Amino acid sequence: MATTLKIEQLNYRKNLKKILTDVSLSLSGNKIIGLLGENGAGKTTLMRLIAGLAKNARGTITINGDSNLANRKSLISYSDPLGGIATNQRISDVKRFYSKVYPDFDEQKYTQMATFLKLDESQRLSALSKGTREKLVISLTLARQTSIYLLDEPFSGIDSMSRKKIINSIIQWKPADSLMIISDHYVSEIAPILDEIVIIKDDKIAVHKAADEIREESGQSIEDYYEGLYGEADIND
Ligand SMILES: Nc1ncnc2c1ncn2[C@@H]1O[C@H](COP(=O)(O)OP(=O)(O)OP(=O)(O)O)[C@@H](O)[C@H]1O
Repeated sequence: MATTLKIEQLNYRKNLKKILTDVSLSLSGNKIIGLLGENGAGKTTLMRLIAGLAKNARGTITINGDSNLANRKSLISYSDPLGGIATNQRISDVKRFYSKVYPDFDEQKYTQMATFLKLDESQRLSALSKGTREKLVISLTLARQTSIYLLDEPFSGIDSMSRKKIINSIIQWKPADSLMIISDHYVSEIAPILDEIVIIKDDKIAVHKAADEIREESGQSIEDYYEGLYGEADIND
């Protein structure tokens, strides 16, 4: 069954500052959604709220009509930056940990991705470059078999050649019927694999449209449309 993620009237503040206001969004699976917005727009916050990692928001988040937090968490694989894992652990230890903690972790799939991305199992986390660490996070996140994948700026430290390889492979790594949300600043590079675009601006959802609809209606690339949306505001401010 295709997954439906529904967010209704979500409001979130941090230290009295409005981060997200009246966010309502309905996303239905087998799709890849691009979550776009400038630095500080609230992309990470929205993903953390969906994943149940950020708390004390007003509003509701349901997956297939269910708002229970534990059920929601079990259906979501979030690209956790591994902050809670000791840096002296080796990649093989982290893989074992994931395998133990997540019953849906597919070791065979992990190994395929890790081999493709040339991860060395014996390396310790402390010795990994930023890009290699991100490759590990992508492999761990996508090796779980869940309904929703949240990839928060997964490619920021990865070299352009590997980035293209990963973006081209994501469609085959993504399980059928799952919903994937990717936030990224490399808009032109990820645009070809995106089905829908969600843009956050001024703490609200400014746009939620099919990528093809944007191209047809505006006659622009996703990147130009996105930059135009932010540019317009600057001119009018
Ligand atoms: N722990 C925190 N305390 C206070 N404000 C915070 C905290 N974390 C985030 N914020 C604020 O929340 C807003 C949204 O931040 P968020 O990280 O969600 O943005 P983002 O769109 O993911 O940005 P980027 O593209 O730079 O990663 C920003 O204004 C940020 O300053």
